Amino acid sequence: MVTGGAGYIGSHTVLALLEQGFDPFVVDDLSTGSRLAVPDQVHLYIGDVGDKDFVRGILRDRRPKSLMHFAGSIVVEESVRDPGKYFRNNTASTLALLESWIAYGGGEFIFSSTAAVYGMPETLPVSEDAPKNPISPYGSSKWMSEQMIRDLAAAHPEFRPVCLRYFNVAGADPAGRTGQRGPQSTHLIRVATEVALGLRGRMSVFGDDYDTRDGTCERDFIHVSDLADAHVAALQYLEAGGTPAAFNCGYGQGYTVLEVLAALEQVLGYPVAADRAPRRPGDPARLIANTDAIRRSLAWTPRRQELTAILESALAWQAALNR
Ligand SMILES: NC(=O)c1ccc[n+]([C@@H]2O[C@H](COP(=O)([O-])OP(=O)(O)OC[C@H]3O[C@@H](n4cnc5c(N)ncnc54)[C@H](O)[C@@H]3O)[C@@H](O)[C@H]2O)c1
Ligand SMILES: O=c1ccn([C@@H]2O[C@H](COP(=O)(O)OP(=O)(O)O[C@H]3O[C@H](CO)[C@@H](O)[C@H](O)[C@H]3O)[C@@H](O)[C@H]2O)c(=O)[nH]1
Repeated sequence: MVTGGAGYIGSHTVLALLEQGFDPFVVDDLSTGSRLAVPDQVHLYIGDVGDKDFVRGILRDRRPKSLMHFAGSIVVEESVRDPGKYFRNNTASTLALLESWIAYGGGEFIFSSTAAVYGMPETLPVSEDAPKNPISPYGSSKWMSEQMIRDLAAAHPEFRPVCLRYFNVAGADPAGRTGQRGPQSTHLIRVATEVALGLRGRMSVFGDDYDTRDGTCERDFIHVSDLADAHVAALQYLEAGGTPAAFNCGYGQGYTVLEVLAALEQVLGYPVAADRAPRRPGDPARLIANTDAIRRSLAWTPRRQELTAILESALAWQAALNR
């Protein structure tokens, strides 16, 4: 069972599950996702994961062996303006889903968490046991969910969770079957590809006075298809008897905003219109994953680590979406 499987990361993971011989179905309320992102052979149940009657009915009918929980709200800035939405749709909905899952006797559970649980990390690359000091309601809503998951796992031994903390997810399925669809994206690579393709006028580089190589923020970008493979690897880890755990999902390598734009210009062969702008509130200067744990514990081999591969797939998807 894949909640949020009609969204960006969930739809890539459904493809990875199909490729590995699993038989997924999707539960999604289509609030930001699209039915077009769900392959024809995969059943889509439309509804809210926080609705216990709805979820229990699906569990009774489908008897899933494992659950991947992607459904949630994801815009950091919106969470600052409307925290209640994030505690409701991320934390409270996750609790309702967990209670339904545990009452059903469910075992393997994989949760979409985020590097935002660390806030402004003091030590880089940041490892899983670093202090959790989220600085946005979005990050808090996910850290609260992780704490519920941890405590429920201690009380219910059959419930075996893995929390995956994603760093900066980017790119699209290299075969062009799915990608990011939302119209109002604020993510750097999505915005830059829209400018590159003439879908937006200009873009801003938020802050050039950080303590980094070139003054702009540095991030650890992970190709969404590698992230999808990490979910399959986490499922296989649990199927092999793996114990509850949290893993950072990144490559352990950072690129600054200006390095990303330079690489994009190299791929395009023409410049991307970007203006210097003040810092965006809440942005940590550097966010890089320590990836020792995921590389040690999961059978996961990233295959698309080149920034160029991420940018080319993002450009191809964006161009196809607007054709
Ligand atoms: N995109 C990123 O950079 C990023 C980074 C870290 C973590 N995450 C997490 O990964 C998960 C997936 O994110 P995404 O980028 O694919 O976002 P997305 O908006 O594309 O996907 C979320 C999906 O969940 C569905 N949904 C939302 N609330 C629901 C509800 N109550 N019931 C049923 N369905 C619901 C939406 O319709 C959508 O299809 C989220 O939990 C997000 O917090 C994303
Ligand atoms: O038009 C833009 C958009 C972004 N940036 C900068 O690019 C960097 C990356 O920003 P963005 O792509 O918005 O990602 P983050 O703010 O790093 O957050 C993403 O990555 C986090 C984990 O690292 C996740 O928790 C969040 O959900 C996800 O949005 C930041 O320094 C931004 O200031 C710009 O300069 N101009």
